[in-house]
Amino acid sequence: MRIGSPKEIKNHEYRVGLTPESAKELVMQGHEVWIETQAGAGIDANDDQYVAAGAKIVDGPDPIFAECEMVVKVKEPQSVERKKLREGQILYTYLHLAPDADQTKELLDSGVTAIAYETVTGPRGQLPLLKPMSQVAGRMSVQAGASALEKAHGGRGVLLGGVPGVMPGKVVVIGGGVVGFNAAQMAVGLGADVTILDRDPEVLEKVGTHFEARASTRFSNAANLYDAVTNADLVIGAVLIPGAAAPKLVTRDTLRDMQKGAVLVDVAIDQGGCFETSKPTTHADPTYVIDDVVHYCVANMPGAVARTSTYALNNVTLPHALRIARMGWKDALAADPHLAEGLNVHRGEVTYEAVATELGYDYRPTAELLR
Ligand SMILES: NC(=O)C1=CN([C@@H]2O[C@H](COP(=O)(O)OP(=O)(O)OC[C@H]3O[C@@H](n4cnc5c(N)ncnc54)[C@H](O)[C@@H]3O)[C@@H](O)[C@H]2O)C=CC1
Ligand SMILES: CC(=O)C(=O)O
Ligand SMILES: [Mg+2]
Repeated sequence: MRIGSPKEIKNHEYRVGLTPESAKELVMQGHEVWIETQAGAGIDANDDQYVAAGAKIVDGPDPIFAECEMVVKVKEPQSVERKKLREGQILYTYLHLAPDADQTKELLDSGVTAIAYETVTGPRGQLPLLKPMSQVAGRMSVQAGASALEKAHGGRGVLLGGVPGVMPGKVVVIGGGVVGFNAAQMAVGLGADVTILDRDPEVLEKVGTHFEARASTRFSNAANLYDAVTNADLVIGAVLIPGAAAPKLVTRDTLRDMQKGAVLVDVAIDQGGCFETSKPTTHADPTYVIDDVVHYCVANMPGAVARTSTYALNNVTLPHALRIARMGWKDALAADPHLAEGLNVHRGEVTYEAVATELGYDYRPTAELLR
């Protein structure tokens, strides 16, 4: 199969779909790999490294979109990229379609077969292709929040760890999954006063057992959320209902009752965000203020630490890429029901139920396509 990776074009996105090492694995299995010139610049992988791996360097994204059977990316295709996608082509990348009606429509119009990293499952129901980026974003969320809490950045002027004789900052993490767990680890490490809310008793048990007295757990209901959020210095939004738009757990009314200069880091923004007042921001301009509350809502947080993130991502995406390249998408999905969960759009039909429900499309089960 001919597989290509263009240079990512989302704001301050420095990751790349295929590392030189991944390109080499594909080439060693007899595939052709095309890489846009400078695609690896953000991770310090130059064109010569890709050539040494057996890949071909092409000028600009057009040859890749025009001639590759599978396009391997990181972020959802941007508008100019979507216009280049073709019927019969495989797109393998993060998509986050539920909160993105425009992208969904254009993917449907293109006829592409789109496999979303974030809905591929693992044997115990987890999301292994989302996990490494959630680890990164969870850890970053505390750094981002700590910085936003500084007065010069609009925050309350609170040092999360406090100092001897002065109380630490209060960090509230909504959602104790991968993002939430990693955020809590960082916040606990800094010495903050940490509370994690989730509605899944097993998650609360796991998190509680791990952190013991170093963090508190609370069941996520409206009353507990209100109490925790309105007393917090930093709130981290880390909920997920796979493939679906994030539930709006912190309303505009609650926001008004928060402390002046408190900070919200809405990591769940890629699924639309879990605060009513969240809207996506970029690394170039990451924060805005509503009701004296600083909002940080960057939808591609891991792009800022592109080297760590690209290698972590390739570790989990490459095995499926190799299988799709070897078997073709249909046989690869038929052989692996977890990979089949990744199919979101195929030849003009929505094949992921939560996306169809959210955006009002007919749902075409993937199993019907694989018969
Ligand atoms: N902004 C960015 O750059 C990035 C964003 N993300 C996003 O972060 C979000 C979280 O991802 P993961 O931690 O991997 O998901 P996860 O599935 O590991 O954890 C989500 C948790 O939310 C909990 N939850 C669901 N509804 C809840 C509610 N009403 N109240 C409290 N908890 C609730 C679930 O029980 C689960 O424990 C996703 O939207 C993901 O796409 C991930 C990486 C980067
Ligand atoms: C998961 C995601 O949205 C990201 O890594 O950018
Ligand atoms: Mg206020």
